[in-house]
Amino acid sequence: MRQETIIVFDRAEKMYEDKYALRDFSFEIRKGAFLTVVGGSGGGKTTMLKMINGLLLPDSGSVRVGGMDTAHTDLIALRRKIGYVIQGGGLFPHLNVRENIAYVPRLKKEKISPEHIGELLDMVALPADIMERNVSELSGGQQQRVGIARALAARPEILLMDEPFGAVDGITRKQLQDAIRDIHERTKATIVFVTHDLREAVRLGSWILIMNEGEVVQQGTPEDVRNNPNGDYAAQFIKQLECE
Ligand SMILES: Nc1ncnc2c1ncn2[C@@H]1O[C@H](COP(=O)(O)OP(=O)(O)OP(=O)(O)O)[C@@H](O)[C@H]1O
Repeated sequence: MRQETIIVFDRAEKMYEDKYALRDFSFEIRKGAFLTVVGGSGGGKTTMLKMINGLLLPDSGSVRVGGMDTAHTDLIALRRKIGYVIQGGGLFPHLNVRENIAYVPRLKKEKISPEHIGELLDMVALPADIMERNVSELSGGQQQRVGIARALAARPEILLMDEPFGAVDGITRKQLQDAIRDIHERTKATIVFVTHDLREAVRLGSWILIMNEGEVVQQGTPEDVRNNPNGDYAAQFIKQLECE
């Protein structure tokens, strides 16, 4: 049986002034995948990510999420199915941990119990007694964990993560990678994870997409991409792994 596809880019394009941020971009993401997206700076990774939750719409072509074209759908309803985690966590600095996590459920007029918040904190390996702490008192790594817990609070089908671990030290980064891998196993959410770090992409991804200048360079399993780079750009990119 063919696996279900949840996100489809069909010849999607986005231009800024005279430069393509995304060019003739066709790509499918399977439900439940852990997709890692890598590529050099300015390659279109963030643009691609923002098209999934309709923060950006294509100038031409289409993006379909769960069968709905983002250009013709209720974007608020769409975003309720999608968690979004950015570098630093993107938390509200004037709210405490509990209030940050309860923010999205509250928008949906849903109550979230302290027990459920405790469970979410446990998923990101934070103690429940951190709940009443102001987020500005937390370390960068802790803030990032709260950002993930907040994104999970609305039980998203899709989790978008843009360089989520870019600003933390190596040990914390590895712990966060372990946490997100567990979360993927437990929630079965589809994860789209943008990173500069190829090692991180290979470690986490069930499928890797290499992008350059707004286009697909190569896609495949980590082993595939690693063993069979399909051109100079991919080969050069993969070289980063050699200094392991
Ligand atoms: N709001 C904007 N206005 C003008 N140009 C933009 C805008 N957003 C992105 N771009 C351009 O579009 C291209 C793709 O940008 P994008 O942020 O998607 O790349 P990226 O791969 O995520 O890069 P990075 O890894 O540096 O974050 C770049 O050339 C960028 O300068």
